[in-house]
Amino acid sequence: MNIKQSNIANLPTKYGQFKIKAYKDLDSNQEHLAIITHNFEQIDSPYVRIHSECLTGDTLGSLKCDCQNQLQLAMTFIAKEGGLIIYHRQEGRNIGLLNKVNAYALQDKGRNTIEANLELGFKEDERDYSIIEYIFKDLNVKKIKLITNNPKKIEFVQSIGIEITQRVPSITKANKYNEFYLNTKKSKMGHLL
Ligand SMILES: Nc1nc2c(ncn2[C@@H]2O[C@H](COP(=O)(O)OP(=O)(O)OP(=O)(O)O)[C@@H](O)[C@H]2O)c(=O)[nH]1
Ligand SMILES: [Zn+2]
Repeated sequence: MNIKQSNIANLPTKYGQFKIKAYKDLDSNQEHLAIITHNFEQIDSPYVRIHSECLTGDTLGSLKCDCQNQLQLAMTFIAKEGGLIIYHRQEGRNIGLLNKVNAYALQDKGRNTIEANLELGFKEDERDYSIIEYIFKDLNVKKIKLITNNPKKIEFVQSIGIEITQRVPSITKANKYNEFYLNTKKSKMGHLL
């Protein structure tokens, strides 16, 4: 991997105090973030959230998914308990923003989230987690408490030799716009919901 790293800076947020470090993957041109509490190095098995970028949810507050609620929940919890949020910038399960909007247009016509990806010529999930391994090595992470419902994230973390001492669910309240999406994740993508 060909990665450029930033220096570490302070990041005060409305959720609490963090430090932030950026990683630029010079092959894909994707820029990712590690958002770290100040006591991170002292914690034996810190809480970790690998948050997949969702501009429509995280920033615009879209109700079509649970992303903004999950991010806010994780930042609030980790600010208090100590740990790390990796903001993994692979928008739309790594099909990119433009393609995700096209997938949403197909969902307006009745396709589910998987069918829409397939119809556009993508796999149901195109995410690649190799940068996560790089960031864990850089931050000297050996064992974690992972906040996720996604079995693929659990499998990946275990496959790179990181011990998961606890799996913490990331459950938020459903609404009438994301109910179908959450059901598809549960019944067709194996999410632990
Ligand atoms: N292609 C596509 N991507 C989507 C859609 N809805 C959300 N996403 C993207 O999916 C990613 C979030 O995936 P989720 O399945 O919600 O959750 P997860 O990250 O796999 O699992 P958790 O760790 O439990 O949150 C983000 O990158 C979103 O941009 C959709 O309908 N189509
Ligand atoms: Zn989302």
